[in-house]
Amino acid sequence: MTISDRVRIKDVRVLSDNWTPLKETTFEYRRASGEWQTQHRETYERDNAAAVLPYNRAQRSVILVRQFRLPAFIRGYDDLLIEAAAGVLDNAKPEKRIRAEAEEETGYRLHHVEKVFEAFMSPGAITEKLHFFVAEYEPSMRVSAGGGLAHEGEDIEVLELSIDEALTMITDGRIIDAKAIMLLQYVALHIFR
Ligand SMILES: Nc1nc2c(ncn2[C@@H]2O[C@H](COP(=O)(O)OP(=O)(O)O[C@H]3O[C@H](CO)[C@@H](O)[C@H](O)[C@@H]3O)[C@@H](O)[C@H]2O)c(=O)[nH]1
Ligand SMILES: [Mg+2]
Repeated sequence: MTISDRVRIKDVRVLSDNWTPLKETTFEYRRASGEWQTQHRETYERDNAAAVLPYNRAQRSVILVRQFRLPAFIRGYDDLLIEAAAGVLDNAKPEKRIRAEAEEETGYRLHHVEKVFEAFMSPGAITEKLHFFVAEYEPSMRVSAGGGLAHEGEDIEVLELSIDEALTMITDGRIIDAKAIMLLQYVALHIFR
């Protein structure tokens, strides 16, 4: 199955290329009716990334992080955002990168990480595809305080919550990060049944 015969790229214009390119593409798309239609779309071309939810089956607990997110703040969210630990791949293999990112952000050195799915998080605008992992953790795996890289502006708090509390926090709006919600629902369905 391919849709490349329904798409003809006509022009790509770089609107901004500071941290990550923002481009405008002009293309023709062959509609279901067979008619070709010209469209213009902007894409923010972010690298792929990975996210992980460490869980402890016996304790019925999970590890999340909390940090300031400017886009959420601009949109009116006046608090630190509770998220699943995540980071951009920088051309590394997702499994390798997520282990390093988990340790940097949460302080836990995870052993086995299990890939559970991939998802485009904002497919109308952002190219990024996110790789999702879960991993069993033990208290003894904590090798540092975590917190992220201060010189990159990261100032991350580590949260250990019971799965029941975390699920309640989705319902009452205290957890509002898509990747955290997706991974919490995954472990509720498949791990903490
Ligand atoms: N100077 C500068 N630095 C940036 C910018 N954007 C990100 N950074 C730096 O790049 C680092 C990226 O940290 P990661 O942990 O690798 O990524 P992330 O910010 O957690 O992002 C992931 O999760 C986000 C929230 O779901 C996603 O939005 C993002 O695309 C990615 O998946 C940040 O700490 C920050 O230092 C920017 O516009 N300018
Ligand atoms: Mg991160």
